[in-house]
Order: sequence, then C-alpha cells, then structure tokens
Amino acid sequence: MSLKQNIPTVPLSRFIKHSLEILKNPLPFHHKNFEEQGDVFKLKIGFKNSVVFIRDAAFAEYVLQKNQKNYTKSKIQTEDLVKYVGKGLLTSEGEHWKKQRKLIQPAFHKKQLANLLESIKNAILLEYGKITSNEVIDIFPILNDLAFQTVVKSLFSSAANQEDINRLQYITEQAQKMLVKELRQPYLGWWFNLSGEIEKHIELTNEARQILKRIVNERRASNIKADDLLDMLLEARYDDGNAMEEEQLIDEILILFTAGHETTSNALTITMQLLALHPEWQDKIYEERLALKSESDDLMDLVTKSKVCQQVLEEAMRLYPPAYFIDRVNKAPDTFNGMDFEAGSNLLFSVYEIHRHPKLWDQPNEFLPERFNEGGRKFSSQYFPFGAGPRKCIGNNFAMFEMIIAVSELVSNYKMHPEFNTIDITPLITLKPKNAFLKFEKRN
Ligand code: HEM
Repeated sequence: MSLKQNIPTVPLSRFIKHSLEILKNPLPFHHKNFEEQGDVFKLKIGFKNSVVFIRDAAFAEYVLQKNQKNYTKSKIQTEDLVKYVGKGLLTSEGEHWKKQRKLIQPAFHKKQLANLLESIKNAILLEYGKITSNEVIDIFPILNDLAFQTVVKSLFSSAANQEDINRLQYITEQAQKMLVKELRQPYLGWWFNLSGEIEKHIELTNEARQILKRIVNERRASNIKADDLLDMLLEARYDDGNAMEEEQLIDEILILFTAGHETTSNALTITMQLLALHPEWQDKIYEERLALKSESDDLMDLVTKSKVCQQVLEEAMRLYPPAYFIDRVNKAPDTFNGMDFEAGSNLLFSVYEIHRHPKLWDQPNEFLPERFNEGGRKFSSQYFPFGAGPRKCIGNNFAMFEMIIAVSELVSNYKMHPEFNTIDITPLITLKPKNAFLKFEKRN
C-alpha cells in the first residue's frame, strides 16, 4: 500500500501571469512546472477549475489501459468537436463507441490495407509533382494536401472529383480552425455564438455531409466493387446483421478526415525536417530502399520491410508526437500512487513530456532513430504516439504505411537540405510544424 500523497498545485495567479506565453506555446510553461513540481501537478485555471498535468508513463498506462473503464474522454472531443463532425469513433463513448469500433476495425486490418497501398502511392506521387528542385519551399502545404488526398482516395478510390475533394478539405480545415479558436479563447464563446461564426461552420459541415451523401449514393447505385474503405464500410454488418445508417456512415467519414489528416501531415513534415538536418539518415533510407527494390516491387513488402524508414518515423513521433496531449476524465474517484482524484478530475497526459522524460530515455532531446532498431514495441509502456488501450488510433497501420511510402518515395528522388537549423512548432490541438522550409536537390 502506498502512502497518501498531496498533489502539488500551481496557483491561478501563475496561470494568469503566463497566459499570453501559454496562448503562444504552452509547452515551455508546462515543462517548467514539471521540473519544479514533479511528474504530476495540478494547475488552477479558474477559481473552481483545475487540470491535472501528468508525465508519468505508468500513470498513463493505468488510465488508458488497466483501469480504462473508469475513464471517458474530455468534453473537447465528446461535445465541442461533435457539433462539427458528429458522433463517430473519435468522439463517442460507451456502448455506441464499442459497437462502432467493432464494426469498423476490420477495414483497418493490415491485410485489408494491402488493397489501398496502390491508391495511396498514386496520391502521394501526384502531390510530389508540386515539388520544385533547387528552390526553398515550404513543405507543409504539400504534405498537408498529401495526407488529405490519401484518406480521400483510400475511402473513395476515384469516385470523388477534384472539386468535391477540394471543398471537403476546405470545410474540414475550417471546422478544425474554428474549434481551435473556441478552445483557445473560451471567454469569447458568447461572441462566437452571437456573431453566427459557429453557425456558419455548422452550415459548412452540413454542405460536406451533402457532398458525402451524393458520393455514397452514387456508389450504392453503381454496383461497382472498388475494394476501398467505402466498400468496406458499406458492407460491414453489426451483430444483428444490419448495416450502418447513412447518417452514422457520414459521421464516420468526417471523423476519418479529421483524425487522419492533420496528425499525419504534421508527422510527415517534421520527419522531412529532421531528415534534412540529419542527411546521414536520408542516405540510410535511400540504401535500404535500393536493396528492397532489387528484391521486390511489392508495396506490402516495402512498407513492412523498410525498417530504417520506420525507425526514423518512430523517432520523429517520439520527439514531436502529433497528438501531444491525451485527455481523460474519471467517472468514479480513483487513486494512483497514493494520490486521490475525485470523480470528474480533468487529467491531461503530456505525451510530449513522457516521450522526452530523462528517466525514461537516453539523450532524450537528441534525434537517434537507432534507439528503435528493435521496433517500437520495446518501449510500449512509455511511447504513445498513437495512444494506448482500447481507444488506440484505429488508423495506426494506415498512417505508418502511408508515411513509409511518402518518406521512401521522396528520399529516393531527392536530397533534402534545411533552410533553418531548428524545428519550430505551433502547439494547437495537434503539434503543428512552422516554417518547414526545405530545398530539394534531384538525385541522379
Ligand atoms: C501520424 C498519424 C496519426 C497519429 C499520431 C494519430 C494519433 C491518434 C491518437 C493518439 C489517438 C487516440 C486519442 C485518445 O485516446 O484520446 C487516435 C485515435 C484515432 N485515430 Fe489516429 N492518428 C494518426 C493517424 C490516423 C489516421 C490516418 C486515421 C484514419 C484514416 C486515424 C483515425 C483515428 C480514429 C478514428 C481514432 C479514434 C479511435 C477510437 O476512439 O476508437 N488516425 N489517433
């Protein structure tokens, strides 16, 4: 039995004093608090409200896995996001979530993903057509479009025209931007309502729903077998033999756009920046790709055997996890390591801090992909880029396969050079890269 412990508390005055700095980039503020207070501390963010910040990997494992039944997601995902994207996998809870996860999971199995690799690769190559050699360019917009196109093409093959795709991307990004505004300036909530800004964005997402309904109905009427994600979702059956209702299907598609787009483009952009700063790893990936190509042209072989490329991506997501916080709220009171948490406590796990914890990692702030040479599994109790437990990212393999193809294709055609020797980030809902300027030199 562990002794009772008080949770160190950072007062409201300190939160207010640093509020501008926190709005710009909260990570240094949190880091300082962790250094001063320890791996668990409470931050007062109002007279009655507080958030518990955690960089204890065992605590994360306990909440996300061992005792996950006592925890739900916070209102950000289960209410604020719902008004735009509806109740799908990412945003639902309880029995509804369980039923949806069981239904959708098979579409993301490795075997099933094999059918999508060709479309993923084609979408990637199309985007790489935008790269101009020997000029400094911002790689983020290209990789951002790439990540959206990849999800759309995996869902619909060629069923969506470019105009629809552009509109869907625009709407997804606008809704996300609006949500960021609401979360960062909660005190302006009344104004966002009164000025009609929220309503405008809900209308936009309704327009996206209409586009998606048309695409789905055309597919239903066509009898075409495309073997894409949409086919999988249309053919999936609940235990009672029924298929998904149309509204639910549309919600799930909107959620896949939201969850699968920004996270992947962030991870890819930062990986390219790190590779530009560490050209020896570009050479290693290039050599690996040459060796694999001489054995087989099969894309499944490429994505499962590109070990060096995988290590680089894993290390990039250790240093810059796109989902840099994971939040949970406890249903019933709970105790961890002698610390008591009353029901309804807001727990925020800093994946960013856990991934750089000096007690867990050698040279935690250095880019050392070789630490993953035995795979990420070795670190499964302290490495959570895709979350953990039953709510772990359903698109985990999809994202890794997509990113391996994207990195390997780019490195096999170009050498990347950095414009700056630092990596700048803007932590919003996800950890977004900033100033990702690189120069591309065509390989012979
Ligand atoms: C590098 C890319 C990605 C990262 C880092 C990432 C990260 C995550 C994380 C951390 C969670 C768990 C959140 C929590 O427990 O609160 C999650 C959930 C989810 N992700 Fe991803 N994700 C990525 C790509 C994708 C892709 C490509 C898709 C789909 C095409 C996707 C779909 C989802 C969905 C639907 C959920 C909710 C799962 C559930 O609650 O059952 N993600 N993701």
